[in-house]
Amino acid sequence: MTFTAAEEKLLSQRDFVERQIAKFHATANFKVSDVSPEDETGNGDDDRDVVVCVRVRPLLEGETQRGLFPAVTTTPANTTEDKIFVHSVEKKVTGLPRLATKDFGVDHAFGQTSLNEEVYQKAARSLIPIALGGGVGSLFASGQTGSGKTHTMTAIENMIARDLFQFAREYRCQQDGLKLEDVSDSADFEYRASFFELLGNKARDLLNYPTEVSILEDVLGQVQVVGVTEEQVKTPDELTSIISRGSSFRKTIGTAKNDTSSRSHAICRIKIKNLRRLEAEEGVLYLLDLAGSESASDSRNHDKERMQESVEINKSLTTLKDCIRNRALAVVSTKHIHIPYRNSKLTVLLKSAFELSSVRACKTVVIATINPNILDTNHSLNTLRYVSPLKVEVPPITEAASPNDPVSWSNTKLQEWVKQNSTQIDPAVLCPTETGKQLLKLPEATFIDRCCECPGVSPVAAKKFYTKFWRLVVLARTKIRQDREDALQSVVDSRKKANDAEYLEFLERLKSDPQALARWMESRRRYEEYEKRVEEDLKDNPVLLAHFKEERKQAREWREENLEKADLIIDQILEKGSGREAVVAMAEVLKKVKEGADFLSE
Ligand SMILES: Nc1ncnc2c1ncn2[C@@H]1O[C@H](COP(=O)(O)OP(=O)(O)OP(=O)(O)O)[C@@H](O)[C@H]1O
Repeated sequence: MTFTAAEEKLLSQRDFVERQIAKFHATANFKVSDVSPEDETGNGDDDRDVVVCVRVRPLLEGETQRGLFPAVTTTPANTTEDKIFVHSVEKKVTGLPRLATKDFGVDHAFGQTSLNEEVYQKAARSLIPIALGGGVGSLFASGQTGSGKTHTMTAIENMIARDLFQFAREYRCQQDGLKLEDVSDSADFEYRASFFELLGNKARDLLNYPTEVSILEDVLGQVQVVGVTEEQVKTPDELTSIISRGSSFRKTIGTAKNDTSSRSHAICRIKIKNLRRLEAEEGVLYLLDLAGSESASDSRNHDKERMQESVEINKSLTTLKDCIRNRALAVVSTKHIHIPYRNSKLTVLLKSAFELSSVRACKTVVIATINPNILDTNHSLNTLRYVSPLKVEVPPITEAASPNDPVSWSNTKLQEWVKQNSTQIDPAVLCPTETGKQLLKLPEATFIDRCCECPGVSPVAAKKFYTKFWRLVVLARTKIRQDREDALQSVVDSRKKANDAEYLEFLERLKSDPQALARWMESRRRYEEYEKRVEEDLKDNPVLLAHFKEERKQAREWREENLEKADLIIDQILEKGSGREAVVAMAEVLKKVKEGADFLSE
């Protein structure tokens, strides 16, 4: 393959680019982490429903021989924030060219020297306990053709096969106090694996090629892959052998049919049934090697059929991105957010990973693979623009801000709820030490087991109680949204007539920054609490109470007008406690306000 004149020119600037990249890294002020890279396990991601990773592959021998060189780098392993940098040469009309660098923040950035084991440990391993516990764990590799999706996915699939059975055995040992050597690989769980590919809207069974299978939603809303082979596996070797059968078959047809592999999504699905607790939901692991994304220029020479396939691939990749991102946003957003999973067969298949009303744990890991060579920087940028919006910051949920969300509950609060909601389930047995968040992480079967240890509790009743507990999370997800909508509406209402820039800027900030909104809601809640407390304290003093009510009216009006400043001085008022002192404090504040004091600078 020959290079164009522009490519030749770029490659001739190798020394300049390499020097500039070295300078960029030498002068960058990366924050160094106290945790050594070896100790970092990726467990910090535990709270996140979506984890975004990038992996830069090394240049291949043939590429180096052709004179290509890398222009994509990552932050060093010991830094607190993981970033990936795409460097390019910016041509100036006059003067010397300069190095332009675009950076993208991700949860884990794996550089050229990262090994498969490290990627697996930090990015993928945490999906195993989720699936064993009855949840949905999904892993996607996405990126340009030839960037290393299959290399990464095949390695991870084999490591999952290696560890899945081990995790299950350890789980059994913990439950029954047994020794690892006394527990077999298939103890307690039944595993069924399928391997199929999705090309356009057509799905074919890779364990029984070329049988076509259909992805359908049944009347109960459950997604079925009708006609697919599901093989029961009892050992790591059996699972590895299915994975290699499916993968090698895909490779064979890929070569025979003009490289189909990069145009189809390969899906390995492992269903996990807990045989001890048939009432518990089946866990699922989806391992997806996605079709390589293609740009319009790549598809210029395609025939009509291939063009249609490219359209379908791009549509399914866009829908997948929208579903992952919207699912993450919907949990923290102020608005109703639609999750368009019906727009493609791929996302219909993965419906259970996107459902907001799901009463089980769901976690999605996306690994974007990057070919670092300088001639592919546009492809790399496209891949990174595709995955970086999936990283949605989720503000911590505090008990004060969402008292009905079990995620924020302490052990005491959790035990109280159990006591109030069941006469038979003993909180000391179900959740002796756990917080709400920890109990939500407990596998469904263990939750049911613990309930059944209490006299008179049947597995069916235990399952009902589990669903009741999880429903609170679903309700809270929707309720938080409702509260946020109300809070924003109150800002809008309070200043409907005003249209000044300060107000609009504040409103925009609340809309775009969930943490600022959470802080503002918290301050509003504390203020309301304060008002109630003062009323309570003054109930025997009608004169002072009347005075307070009048002051309060004015304070509220002022507050509505000065939303942000009000938050700052609320603390000052609250410090005075309640009763007479607080009323005096509030009167003082109002007086100062009327005199035009600027609290922000005080
Ligand atoms: N991290 C890596 N270390 C070493 N070699 C790698 C790495 N990643 C990929 N490769 C090599 O790069 C080549 C292309 O990788 P791979 O086939 O996985 O790409 P792909 O993204 O799956 O491509 P396609 O979309 O065409 O299926 C292979 O020869 C693979 O062995």
